[in-house]
Amino acid sequence: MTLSCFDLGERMLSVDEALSALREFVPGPLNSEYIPLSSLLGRVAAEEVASSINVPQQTNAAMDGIALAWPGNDAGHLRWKLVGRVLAGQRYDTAIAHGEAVAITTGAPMPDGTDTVIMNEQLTQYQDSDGVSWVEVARPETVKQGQNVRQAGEDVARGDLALSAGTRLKPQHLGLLASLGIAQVSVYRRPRVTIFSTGDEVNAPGEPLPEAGIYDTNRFALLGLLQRLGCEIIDAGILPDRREAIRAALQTAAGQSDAVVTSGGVSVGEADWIKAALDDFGELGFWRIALRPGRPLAFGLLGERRVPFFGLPGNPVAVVVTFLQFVQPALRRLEGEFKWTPWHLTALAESPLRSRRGRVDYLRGFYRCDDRGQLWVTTTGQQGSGILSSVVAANCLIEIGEESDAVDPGESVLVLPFHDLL
Ligand SMILES: Nc1nc2c(c(=O)[nH]1)N[C@H]1C(S)=C(S)[C@@H](COP(=O)(O)OP(=O)(O)OC[C@H]3O[C@@H](n4cnc5c(N)ncnc54)[C@H](O)[C@@H]3O)O[C@H]1N2
Ligand code: MOO
Repeated sequence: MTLSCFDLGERMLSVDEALSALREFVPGPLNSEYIPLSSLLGRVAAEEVASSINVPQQTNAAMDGIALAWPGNDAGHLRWKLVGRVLAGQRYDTAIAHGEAVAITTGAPMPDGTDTVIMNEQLTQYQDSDGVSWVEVARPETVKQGQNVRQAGEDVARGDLALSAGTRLKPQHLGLLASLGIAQVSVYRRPRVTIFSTGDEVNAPGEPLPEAGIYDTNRFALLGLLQRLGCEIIDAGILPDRREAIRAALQTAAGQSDAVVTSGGVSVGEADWIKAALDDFGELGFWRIALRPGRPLAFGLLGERRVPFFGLPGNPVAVVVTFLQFVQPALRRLEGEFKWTPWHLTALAESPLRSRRGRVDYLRGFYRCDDRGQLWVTTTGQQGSGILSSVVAANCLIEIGEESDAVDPGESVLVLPFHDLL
């Protein structure tokens, strides 16, 4: 079923209703493309990758020392005849007999007939009068058969799944893919997101500030959040509070983007044009959610391509909170990261927390671990939705559910760590 404005109208939604409406409006993902390994960081895999080789390819030495079959010699007579050496990158072709050993370096394949490596620090080497080299083990009682050997395929075996579709690639994934010899992977296309700020009072940083002006905070916070999510960004700047200008900007943005994110102009003030412009060139999905901050969030679909549009409220903290809670999951779906869920912890409140029944409150918090391993959380100063320094001082949001109006010190609360975006 496709939802439309007529289903949700202007009824205030709960946080859960808004999230489930967004799952229908923005199911994702975008199409996919092959990208070389060196440019894959942060991209989301569109295919699963199975290994066509064993990693490591050969059973090999984990230490510099000697390779031999343990014990391989008569008890009490712990010396071995040194018959050759093998370095990493080489292969020792002759099988090693009982009582013989081969000098070996870390990473060199184990010669046939050997199963154990004893490191150089535990060996003494000497030549007898016939010029034959021997090695003796300093503390034979510490040696275990099979020690210091890495088995073929012990990291990734041939046929093993090395990467599943929907995984956002971190440095360790790039290393693992390289170890399999894979040079490119199919990943979902990066969403192209247009952003702009609205408001006659809003001025670009670097310009002089008029007496009743403010600097454009939101566009730069959004830039950072979108960059962290790996989006391509079209920065459309600051628009005046004029319905026609905003309508034209939405129309242009819808033609060249996969999503549009704006801030300001969504409440009920005289100059709040976003919803009106949306009526002209799109369809309102929903408006207003029972949460704080961020209540007037507007969501819609633009033009015939039904491009997702997020009209975030103007207050800077509301921008950050609504981005994290609503824009982020939708964009992650467009990027193909369909297994993503927000990271939740529980912590005990260090101070009383105030909220209101019937809406979800997101307070800016700082959580810490005490010396017994218990998490505690406290708020970071004033909680007004214009106090961006409360976000700077925070390392998490504290979520107080709609069923609760206060949390006493020592009570358990839900904490959403700022993890990878903030
Ligand atoms: N009568 C009502 N008034 C307000 C309501 C309401 O329900 N009824 N809701 C309040 C809430 S909650 C919020 S949040 C704001 C959101 O309003 P808008 O989205 O229309 O935002 P503006 O009015 O344009 O601006 C609000 C505030 O944020 C400042 N702002 C705007 N853009 C930026 C920017 N790019 N960088 C920094 N700061 C920005 C703006 O100057 C205002 O101070 O409405 C409440 N009012
Ligand atoms: O919900 Mo508004 O975001 O607080 O000021």
